[in-house]
Amino acid sequence: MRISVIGTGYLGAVHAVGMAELGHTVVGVDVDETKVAALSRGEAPFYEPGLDELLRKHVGTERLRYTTDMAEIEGCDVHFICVGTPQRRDGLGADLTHVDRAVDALAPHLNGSCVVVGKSTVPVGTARRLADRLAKLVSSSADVDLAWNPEFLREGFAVSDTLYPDRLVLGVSTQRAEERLREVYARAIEATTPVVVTDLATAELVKVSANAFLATKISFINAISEICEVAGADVTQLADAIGHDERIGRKFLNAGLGFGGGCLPKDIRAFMARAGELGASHALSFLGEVDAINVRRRERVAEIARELAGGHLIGRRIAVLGAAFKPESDDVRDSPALNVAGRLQLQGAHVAVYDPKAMENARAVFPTLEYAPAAVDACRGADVVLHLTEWREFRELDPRELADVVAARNVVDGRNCLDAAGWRAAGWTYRGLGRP
Ligand SMILES: NC(=O)C1=CN([C@@H]2O[C@H](COP(=O)(O)OP(=O)(O)OC[C@H]3O[C@@H](n4cnc5c(N)ncnc54)[C@H](O)[C@@H]3O)[C@@H](O)[C@H]2O)C=CC1
Ligand SMILES: O=C(O)[C@H]1O[C@H](OP(=O)(O)OP(=O)(O)OC[C@H]2O[C@@H](n3ccc(=O)[nH]c3=O)[C@H](O)[C@@H]2O)[C@H](O)[C@@H](O)[C@@H]1O
Repeated sequence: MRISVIGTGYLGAVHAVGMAELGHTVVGVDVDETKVAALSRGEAPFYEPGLDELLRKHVGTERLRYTTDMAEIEGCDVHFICVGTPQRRDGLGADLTHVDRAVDALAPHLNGSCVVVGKSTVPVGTARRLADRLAKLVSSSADVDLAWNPEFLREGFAVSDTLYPDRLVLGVSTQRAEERLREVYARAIEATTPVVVTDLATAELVKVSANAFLATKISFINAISEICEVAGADVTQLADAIGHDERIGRKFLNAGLGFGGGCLPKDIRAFMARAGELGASHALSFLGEVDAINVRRRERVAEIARELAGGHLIGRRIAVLGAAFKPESDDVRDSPALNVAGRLQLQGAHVAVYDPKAMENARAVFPTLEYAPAAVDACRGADVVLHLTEWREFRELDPRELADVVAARNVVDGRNCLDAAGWRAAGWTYRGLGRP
C-alpha cells in the first residue's frame, strides 16, 4: 500500500519507518525542515533505540522518503495524522491547531479513494469534527473516509511497539476504512493480537482512558508512598506484595518521582478539560488529585534535598543524575528530573546535571543549569546527589568511587532502584521515596 504519515516527531518518524518495514511504500511529511533533513539522511532526529538501524535500512530505497512538500502525498491510499497535540497555553485543554492545519494542508491533495487516519491523541469528538471539515475541503474527485487509530507505543520501545503492537484499536465508520486498516497492519497482526473495531468516539476515548489509568496507577502508589514515609514502611516491598495479585499487577507501581513526558501529564489535563466541556467534569475530578499527587512528589524530592543539604540550598552544590523524563529516551518534555533541578536552582543551589542522551534537549529548555560531561563530574563537590532518571549507567555507579569526589555523602534515590544497602555500606546517607 502507499501510505503517508503527516508529522514525523516521536510518533510519526517511527510510524513511517515501521510502515515501510511492514512492506508499504511510505512518505513522511513534516513542516520542520531540520527534522526532515535528518530523517532523509537516514538519521533519527531524537534518541530511540533501534530507530537509526531501521531508517538506514529503508531511507534511500523506494520504500521510504521524508519531505516537507505536502504535494508528495498525492496518490496514497492511507494518510496517518501524527502531529502534536500539546497542552494549550491558556489552560488545560489540548491545542488542536496542528491537527487542524495538517488536515487543511492535506485536503487539497486528496484524490480518488483514500482513508485519513488520525493517530494523534485528541479530545473525544475531534474525529467527527475533522470528518465534517474534510468533507467541506476535499474536491469532488476524492472519496475520503476518516478513521481513528490511536497509538499506544512507549518511548524507548517505540520500534518494537510499532511492529508488534499489543492491541490495535480501529475507530471506523465504514467497512472500507476497517478493511484498509486491516491491510495496513496485516503483517503486524499475529493470531493473538487483539483487534478492537469500534466507532470514532470510543477509539478516541480508549486512548485517553488508557493513559489516565496508567497515570492513576502511578499516583496511587505514590500516594501510598507518602503514607509509607510517615509510617516507616517500605513502598517497594508493598508494591511487590500487592502486585502479586494478578488483578492488580506489578507494572506501573514503581513509586518515586512520578510521571512526566509529552503524554501522560497533558493527556489527563486535556481529558479533564474535555469532560468539563461535555458537562461531566465531576466524572474525572479524581484526575485532578492524580495530577496533584504527581506534582507533590517533585516538591518532596526538593524538600529532602534541602534537608540533607542542612536546611537551606543557598550556595549548596547539587548533582542531578538524569534529565530525560524516563530512561532510554532523550525526551525532556515535562521532565520530573529537570523540574526538580529548576526548583533547586530557584532556591539558590548550584545544580549540575548529567544525562546520557538528553543533554542537548535539556540545555535548550533550562540553559542556566550547569551540564557536566559525565555522572562523576556532576557529582564532583556535591553536597547532595539526586538520582532522578533510572538510566542503567546510574544503577551501575560505584558508590565507593563516588564517595571520594563528593563534598558530602548524601544521595536521594528518586526512582527507588539504587542498591540502598550498597550505598549505605559505602558511607552514604541514602534516602528513597516511601522507604524507611
Ligand atoms: N510520543 C509518544 O510516545 C506518543 C505520542 N502520541 C501522540 O502522538 C501525537 C504526536 O506526538 P509526538 O510525536 O510525541 O509529538 P512531536 O512534537 O514529537 O511531533 C509532532 C510533529 O508534528 C509536526 N507538525 C506540526 N504541524 C504539522 C503540520 N501541519 N504538518 C506536518 N507536520 C506537522 C511537528 O513539526 C513535529 O515534528 C500527540 O498527539 C501525542 O499525544 C501517542 C502515542 C505515543
Ligand atoms: O500516549 C503516549 O504518548 C504514551 O504514554 C506512555 O508512554 P511514555 O510516555 O513513553 O512512557 P511511560 O513508560 O508510560 O512512562 C511515563 C512516565 O511515568 C513514569 N513511571 C512509569 C511507571 C512507573 O511505575 N512509575 C513511574 O513513575 C516514568 O518515569 C515516566 O516519567 C504510555 O505508557 C504509552 O502507552 C502511550 O502510548
